[in-house]
Amino acid sequence: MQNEQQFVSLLYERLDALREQAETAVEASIGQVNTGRQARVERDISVAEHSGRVSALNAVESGLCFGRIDLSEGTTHHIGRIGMRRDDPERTPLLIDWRAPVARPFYLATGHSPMGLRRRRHLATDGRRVTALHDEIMDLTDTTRTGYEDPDGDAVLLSALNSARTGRMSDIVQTIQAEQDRIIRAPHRGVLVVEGGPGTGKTAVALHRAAYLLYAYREQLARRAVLIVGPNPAFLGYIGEVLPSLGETGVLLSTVGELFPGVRATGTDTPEAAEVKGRADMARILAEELRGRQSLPRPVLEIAHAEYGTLVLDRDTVYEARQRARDTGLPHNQARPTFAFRIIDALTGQLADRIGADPLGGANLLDPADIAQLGKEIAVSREVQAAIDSLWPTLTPQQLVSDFLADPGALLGSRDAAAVRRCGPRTGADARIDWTPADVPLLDEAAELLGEDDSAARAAAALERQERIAYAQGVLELSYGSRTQEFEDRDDDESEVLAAHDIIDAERFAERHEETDTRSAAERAAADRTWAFGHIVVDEAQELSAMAWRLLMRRCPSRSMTLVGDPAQTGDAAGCDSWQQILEPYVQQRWELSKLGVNYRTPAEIMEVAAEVRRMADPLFEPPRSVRATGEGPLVRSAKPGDLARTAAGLAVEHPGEGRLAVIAPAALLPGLAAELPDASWGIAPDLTRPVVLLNARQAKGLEFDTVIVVDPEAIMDGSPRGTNDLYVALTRATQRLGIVRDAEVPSRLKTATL
Ligand SMILES: Nc1ncnc2c1ncn2[C@@H]1O[C@H](COP(=O)(O)OP(=O)(O)OP(=O)(O)O)[C@@H](O)[C@H]1O
Repeated sequence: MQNEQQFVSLLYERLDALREQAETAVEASIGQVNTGRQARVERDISVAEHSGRVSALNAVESGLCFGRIDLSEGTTHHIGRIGMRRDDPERTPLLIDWRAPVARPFYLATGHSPMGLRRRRHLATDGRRVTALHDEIMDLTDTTRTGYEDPDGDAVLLSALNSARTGRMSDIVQTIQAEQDRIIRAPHRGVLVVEGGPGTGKTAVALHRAAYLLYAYREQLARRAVLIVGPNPAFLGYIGEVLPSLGETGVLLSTVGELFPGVRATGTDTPEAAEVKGRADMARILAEELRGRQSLPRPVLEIAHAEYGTLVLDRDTVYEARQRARDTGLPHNQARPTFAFRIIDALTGQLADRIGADPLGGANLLDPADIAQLGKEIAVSREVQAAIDSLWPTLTPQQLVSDFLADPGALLGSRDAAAVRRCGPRTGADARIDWTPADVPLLDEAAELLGEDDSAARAAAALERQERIAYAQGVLELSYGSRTQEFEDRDDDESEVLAAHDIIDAERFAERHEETDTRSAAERAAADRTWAFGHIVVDEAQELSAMAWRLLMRRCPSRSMTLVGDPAQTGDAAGCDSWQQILEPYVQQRWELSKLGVNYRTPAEIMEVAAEVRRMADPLFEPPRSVRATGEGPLVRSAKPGDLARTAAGLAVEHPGEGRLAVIAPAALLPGLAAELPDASWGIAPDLTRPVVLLNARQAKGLEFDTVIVVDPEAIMDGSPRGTNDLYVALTRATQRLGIVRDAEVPSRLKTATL
């Protein structure tokens, strides 16, 4: 133990030294007094990089080193959250990053297949102090003993599983199991689906996989960023500390509802509305809505031109212009200039015919220059622009979607239209719209259909770039001029002095002087709807609608994705039942499935009750095998309907236990429960770190607590079309104890949980 303590102390000394270096570098960068724009940008980048390093080093402070492997050939490696080297000329490795190939036997070796190991050691630490060692002998012929042998090899895992919860997920880097390790380190190309029952570590595995990929493919992924998608902000808060504790901070955590920059989806939909909005067919319907906005006059459109009197646009002319614009295949807003050009052309012709007509019946009296001048006047005329706008309006995604939701009757059946119809303001500059998460994929779809008419912006950018190149050309010419003077007495070809003009052309020189964006890739990605992520991890993937998948697939053209979920827990009516159905449109059959089969969270006794619920929907259902049993079955109380909240609150107070407690109840009971348990946290984004939290079953998805009290299971089951799944989720959230408060007046459908 003493030796390990010495070594661990040495590791922390090194960590302190590295941190000090990084802090000094931050200060040095901040202290640089620069006047040039480029120099300032470089300084900001340097500050951001070094500060990132300081936070990464701070984040790995706890449990820096947690393992050691002794190889049969005599070498020993310590395994930790990050890799560190000694400060010697050879830069000798001191601590091996858990993600390095050398560390792999720590997770995979067994007595059966020792992978060259003699011994595996787990180190338990408290702060910087080593508190316990657990050794496993891998080479059964080795008779040396350390006195720290752990006979069953599971002590570290079980102590992690039994520890009190904090309301924040912790990493599992010390105890990753072999089946999980294979998924974490699977190659990053293509779509990998990880399926497993509750508590099988899907979320933990997905997060560790993100950390692994960032380590193994750092170059590619740091530039393109990794996106982790979770079901709601509270869940993202719950998992938010895992990656930093693994030294990874440059990852974007988001719900689908947050992926349309500029829109905050604060509204809520009814389950019916969310289901309709999530259907794949909505893509076609929005395209249809948009085509409806590219209208034809009935039968003619008269334009009252201030100077030239009435101009007339007939249906055929507009039809032809519309066809031309549609034939470009460009998104609506980008095709608009084509449409406008045709209309202006037609009106110019009409006007030229009128004012240039020879009263004697001869050829038109206007020459081409006159006609061009007329065309310009027509193009800038407010009346003409208004007419073009009425026929082919420039639209924002927000306008298109809110107009559709205000009046969906033409494109949806009456029941679906009633579900999604939004009363209240239509679009307009000051219309405040309460967007919902299910609207966001619609907005994204609309943005694709509309495109941005960026022709003006592009022209300005091209002009600016041209100017920069011209400037750079000037600089290079100056440099060339000075060269001839400096080296005129020498044979230039043999000169070894390189001047700017030898190594760079004007265009590249100009690029180097473009303003560099100092934001991290994750920050830039968050602000950019068209960002292509290097890898996307989707948790609770079974909940996403077909429209949400369209959005996510657009964000990941490389299709490098890890999707984790459990179809048996699908709660959302818009959610999908089958991975093939989700993935077929994007990758056909080219995706891989990995399954996790051991439940690390829920004790066997609780899992038995939960499995019974699942079997109501699927009689052949087999739950994941629980790794632990507590000897304690669920505690069941019956109460009159009016007393459910009070009874549940009584049970909660009776069973404060250690760690965290959640009461999971139908939404209608939550206010009553909150009145009984005033210290509990509840609402849209409850604070999960509080000792008692009140949730509905949907909110509980993905979370876990030491003690869970499920109130009125029958009502949860009957509360939605996928209510059985919701109850299954609720029952599988406990790591230690489960209480059930049931309605005494309703016959129980749960045999194992009947008094
Ligand atoms: N190898 C492991 N070592 C220690 N703890 C683990 C391990 N694997 C999983 N766990 C723990 O088990 C619990 C459940 O893990 P996780 O939340 O990732 O499961 P899940 O499959 O996502 O569950 P659900 O589908 O119910 O949301 C977590 O507390 C997690 O830390």
